Order: sequence, then structure tokens, then C-alpha cells
Amino acid sequence: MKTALTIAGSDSSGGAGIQADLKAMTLNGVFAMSAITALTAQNTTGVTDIMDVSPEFLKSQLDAVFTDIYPDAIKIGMVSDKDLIIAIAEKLEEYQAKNIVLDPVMVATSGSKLLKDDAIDTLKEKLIPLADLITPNIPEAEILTNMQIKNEIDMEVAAEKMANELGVSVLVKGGHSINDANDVLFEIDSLNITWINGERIKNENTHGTGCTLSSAIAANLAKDKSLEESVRNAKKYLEGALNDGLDLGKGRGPMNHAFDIKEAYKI
Ligand SMILES: Nc1ncnc2c1ncn2[C@@H]1O[C@H](COP(=O)(O)OP(=O)(O)OP(=O)(O)O)[C@@H](O)[C@H]1O
Ligand SMILES: Cc1ncc(COP(=O)(O)O)c(N)n1
Repeated sequence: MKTALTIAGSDSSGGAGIQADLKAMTLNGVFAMSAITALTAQNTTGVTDIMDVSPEFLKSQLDAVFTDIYPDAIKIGMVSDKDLIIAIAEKLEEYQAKNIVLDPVMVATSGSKLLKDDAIDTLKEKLIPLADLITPNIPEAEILTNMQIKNEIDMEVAAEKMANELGVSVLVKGGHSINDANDVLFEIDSLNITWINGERIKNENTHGTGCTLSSAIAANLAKDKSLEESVRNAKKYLEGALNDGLDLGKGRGPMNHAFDIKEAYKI
């Protein structure tokens, strides 16, 4: 069985973060492992508290995973602090990690800040260059490019700018602010730009869509799929989870990651 590792924060409400990642990876047919960067006290209405782990403890988790069950792919999510970012970069280089998908999580759907302002430059300088793919949403792409993104042409320009400046393939997600479900992929090796169009689903419960998409992409890369195919498969999985229509909690609720357990394991 292929394996994947998520390096991210815990979401006590189970819809985003580590919990979403483990479910998405499992339902995409790989063995899922985790290294936790922070605990959040969180539900569908917001984040009330955050406790980062120490860089030393994060490094211990990464040593434990890499020296035993080597991950075929890695997803990186919430990492709020620059010392934690540096710790991850050091370990990924030490263990020559491959198939790295980085979701530059900055603000939760509920509006809570998940990345400290002074950590953005460290993320750009130390961690993003080690990744194979980054998956910013529109506000994150605006911060990473210093440009305003108002339409699909801007999304293409921003994707190419990030790829050239940071040396990484980029998936800019249309999400809620531009078109709801059409994302643009810029591949650094081929310089191809490809629109990955999605079905727009009427569901307000989008807590964890970004976490789920990036984890499903990592799981597909672990299974040796190409980058474009991995993104397409992950979008299809996300659509299934949204389409299931789960409605839990008082805010923007989680999706049903296990909507099609039979398909995932060909039961
Ligand atoms: N209503 C929808 N129907 C179908 N797909 C959607 C919908 N809303 C968002 N998506 C898709 O979900 C994925 C995540 O996009 P989004 O821009 O919401 O990312 P995000 O803001 O990082 O997610 P998160 O909500 O986890 O912060 C993208 O592939 C996007 O196209
Ligand atoms: C621990 C953690 N990681 C990531 C997110 C972003 O997900 P969303 O934007 O859907 O709230 C989150 N809310 N919590």
C-alpha cells in the first residue's frame, strides 16, 4: 500500500486540518500518517484557541515517521510559526522527501487567522521552494503575489508569477470569491497552464475543502499519478464529498469524506 503524510494542525471539530487530511488520504486509497504542528480548539463557527507544538517535538514526529514508514507523498497544511516552518524544511531536506503538496493555509473559512504575519516570508523562502505543488485560494494567492486577483485572467497571471518566483507548480483555486469551482494549474516543468473545471455544488458546508483537496492530490501523487491527473481525481473526490450534502454544526459545516467508501477500496 502506498503511504502519505500530513504535516498540519488538528481541528477539534474534525472537518478540516489533520482530521480532514487523514480521512481524505484514507478514502483515496493510501495509508495515512500525521505530524501535528498545532492543536486548535475549533468548531464550524470559529477557532477559539491555538497551541503550537514546539519545533523539537515536530522534528521528533517527523524523525519517527521518516525512519520507519517512508511517505510516498506529503501534504503540508497549517504551520503558523516561522520556527516550525524552518523545522519542517530542515527535515524534508534531510530525508529527501518527494511529492510535496503545500496548502498555504493563512485564514480559516470561519475568518480566523492561522498564520502569523511574520511567518509569510519564511514560508516563501524556506518551505515553498521544497514543494512540488502549492494550492493557494484567491486571498492567499494575492498575498503571495502582491497583486489583486479579480477574474480568471488574473488567476492565470498569478499562477505563472508564483511558479516563476518560487520555483513550484501552482494550483490557484477559484473557490467562493471568483467562480466557485474552477481552478487553474500552472506546471513548472512543462510551463502548461490547464483549467481544471469543477461542478458548482450548492452546499454552504465548505469547511475543510482546501485541506481535503490538497490531501487527495498528495494521495494520488503517492499512487504515481501525474500532477494533472492527481488534481483531476482530487477535484472529483471533493465534489463527491460536497455533493453528499452533510449538514452538521451551526456554521459552515464539514463534508462527508466517507461518501463512497466502496469505491475507495473497490469493495
Ligand atoms: N460550491 C462548490 N462546489 C464545488 N467545488 C467547490 C465549491 N466551493 C469550493 N470548491 C472547490 O473546493 C476547492 C477548495 O477551494 P477554496 O477556494 O474554497 O479553497 P480554500 O479557501 O483553501 O478552502 P477552505 O475552505 O478549506 O479554506 C477548490 O477546488 C474549489 O474549486
Ligand atoms: C487546523 C486547521 N487547518 C486548516 C484549516 C483551514 O480550513 P478551512 O479554511 O476550511 O477552515 C482549519 N480551519 N483548521
